[in-house]
Amino acid sequence: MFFPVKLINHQVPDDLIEQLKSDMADYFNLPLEEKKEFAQLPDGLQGYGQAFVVSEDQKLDWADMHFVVTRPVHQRNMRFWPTRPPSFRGTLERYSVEAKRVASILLAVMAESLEVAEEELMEAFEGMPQGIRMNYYPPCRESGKVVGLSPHTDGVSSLTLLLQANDVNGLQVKHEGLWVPVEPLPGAFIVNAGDILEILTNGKYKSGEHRAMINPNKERLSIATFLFAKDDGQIGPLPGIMKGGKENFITWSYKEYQKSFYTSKLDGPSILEKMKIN
Ligand SMILES: O=C(O)CCC(=O)C(=O)O
Ligand SMILES: [Fe+2]
Repeated sequence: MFFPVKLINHQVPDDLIEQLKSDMADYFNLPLEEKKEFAQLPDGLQGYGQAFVVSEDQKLDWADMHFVVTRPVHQRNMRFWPTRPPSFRGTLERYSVEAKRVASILLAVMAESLEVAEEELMEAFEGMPQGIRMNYYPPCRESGKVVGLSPHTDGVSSLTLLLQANDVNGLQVKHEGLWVPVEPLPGAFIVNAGDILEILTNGKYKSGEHRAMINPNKERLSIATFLFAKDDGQIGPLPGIMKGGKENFITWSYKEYQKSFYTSKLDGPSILEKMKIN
């Protein structure tokens, strides 16, 4: 499910957003050799590279990305934090704090609408574990023949705050079997529920399938901030939401879930599907 959230009273400072957009554009415009200093390592997820690479002979998405774990702070690996432009690390740090604050507000509002104690929902996200993925989609004349980011749901994510970082649209969500373009509202995040939220809420929030398309003439930039779940926690319907009703998902450790997610092939049923109780 995608829903635009206007951050009235919860504004992330405009200058920070602008700084992030410009730092990120400067970074992706660096020569390849410079970005390679921050390249993903084999079997690693962080750094500069491509999304969803699971085999050597797959067709790659038409995008570069850079992913860093940002929270909890002690789990950061600064080796993957870009040093150019010089302001980038500081900007990411500030943005990470703001995104955490916004995610906490959203969780509190959700707890209320789900009629579950805020503490119970927040417990699943202790430490507000967070990662930031910056996506860069180069233009492609044959844009109809490539896809920027293949259809997916945000698998290990609970909530994704998506910020389109320039004025080129490309996000589409699957709605009733059709791909529907999403036009971001100025000054608003696009908030996406991920698979983890669907499981925790026993399906009350649905994790929406989405993809990113390519523009024939212009590059596109986006920043996805993922709220993960507590590393040593269990992923399953929250008792406070179930209130004794039928569970639609089995419960699994988040560690095992992550392992399975990152080693499974892109095609085939998702972990979410495998966890469903029919
Ligand atoms: O670029 C976009 O609009 C979508 C990005 C996305 O879905 C992701 O990073 O998971
Ligand atoms: Fe996504």
